[in-house]
Amino acid sequence: MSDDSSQPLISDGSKHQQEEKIPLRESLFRYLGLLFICLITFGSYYIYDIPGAFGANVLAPFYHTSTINYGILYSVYNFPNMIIVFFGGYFIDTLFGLRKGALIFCSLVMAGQIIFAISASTRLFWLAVIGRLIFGLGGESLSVAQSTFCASWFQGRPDINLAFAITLGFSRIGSAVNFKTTPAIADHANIPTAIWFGAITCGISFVSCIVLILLDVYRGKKDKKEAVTNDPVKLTDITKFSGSVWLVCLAVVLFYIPLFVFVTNGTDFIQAKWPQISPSAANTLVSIPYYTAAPSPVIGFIIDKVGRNLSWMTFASVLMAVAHILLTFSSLTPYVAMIIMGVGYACMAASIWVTFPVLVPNIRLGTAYGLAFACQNAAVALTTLIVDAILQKTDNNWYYVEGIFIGCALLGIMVHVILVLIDIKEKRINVPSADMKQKVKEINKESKPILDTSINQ
Ligand SMILES: NCCCC[C@H](N)C(=O)NCC(=O)O
Repeated sequence: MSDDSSQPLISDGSKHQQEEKIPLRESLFRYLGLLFICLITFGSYYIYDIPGAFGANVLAPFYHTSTINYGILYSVYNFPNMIIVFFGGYFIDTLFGLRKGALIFCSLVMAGQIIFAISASTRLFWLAVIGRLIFGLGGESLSVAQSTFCASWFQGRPDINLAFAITLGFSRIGSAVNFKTTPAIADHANIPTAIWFGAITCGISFVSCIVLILLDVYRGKKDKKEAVTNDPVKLTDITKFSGSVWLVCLAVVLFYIPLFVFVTNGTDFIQAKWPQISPSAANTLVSIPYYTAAPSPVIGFIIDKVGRNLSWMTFASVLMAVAHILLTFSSLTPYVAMIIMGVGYACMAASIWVTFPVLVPNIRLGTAYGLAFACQNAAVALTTLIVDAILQKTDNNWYYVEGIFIGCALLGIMVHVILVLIDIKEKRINVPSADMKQKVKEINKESKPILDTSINQ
């Protein structure tokens, strides 16, 4: 990617880099692009937890099926994504290119939700499963495309952390809003209408994707300096990823298990431990981390100024461990633990995804994000199964399940400590932001010939 024109640093290789002033028009253009980068996943984040917003006790009888079958609506999303999302990233880097890839994934998300909505209108559960499966074929890969767009548009700029944090904060608003609007629409109208509303949010994302592609064509022309040839990306490239990339993937897994798996099952846990809390308040409680992701841009802005992403990631895993320890062993109101978890999520979301452009060259970004999301989906899917099995076998003894979450969070802290030790030598992801940006430039120079994203679309 040759978007050096947007690089604000004068690269003299020394510590005393100065920041160039970025023209206002240039920034406005980047933030216009960011608005559409945010919007392309709004629909997919909104619809992901539509089954969760109803709950098994409402949706299973609606489809005349059992509450165990209800879980299939999630597993058909996560299980295939152990593999598919990795290939999604790989195809972005090779076959489709970023723009075509984003459009294909966005279409799959919308088609999946339309089929899910038709299934609600006809009350056919097998059709709902097919709809969720098709959504899964595009949903995660679309997030890979979004991260790659964000990295392409903001690479080398001093506000890249902010951009990533805005993207995630915005998407998570979609998740949180769903928990409120879906039951409300179902109450005022009916269940199919609430699911069709999800299809409308996907339509908005689809139109936004088309606008983003047009803007990206313009950006490609604007940023391009010279046509450069690219060495083809091979699947075996992942073997060339450094140890730090694999450790960051492990950190993703260990952080997102106690987040995603807890949020999916947390309502039952809250009600088991605090029976006085109503089902709707328990629903609100578990979605607190998604609400607190909204201010993550503020944290992203601060990280842009101070850098040291790894320290923020470590802090986030500590908060995750503290939150689960409080939920398990204290009788303190669960609001405290859920807010701590939310602050941890906001810090992690604003810091971890930005480390990839420093660790892998642009030509392999899609593959790297695909790898991280594939590991995350595999871990979430497997842990969900394990959690369900433990709860069934132990007659809902949440201590065992919480043991898994606390264990993951503590292991996550250890992984971060190892990363910190490695980074003392490598000085890549725990350094001031100006130094990180310098490293991004270096890694892309080293990996020549460099792919210009504007060519491979
Ligand atoms: N199903 C919701 C989309 C998840 C996308 C991706 N796997 C992810 O985890 N992104 C980061 C995040 O914090 O949502």
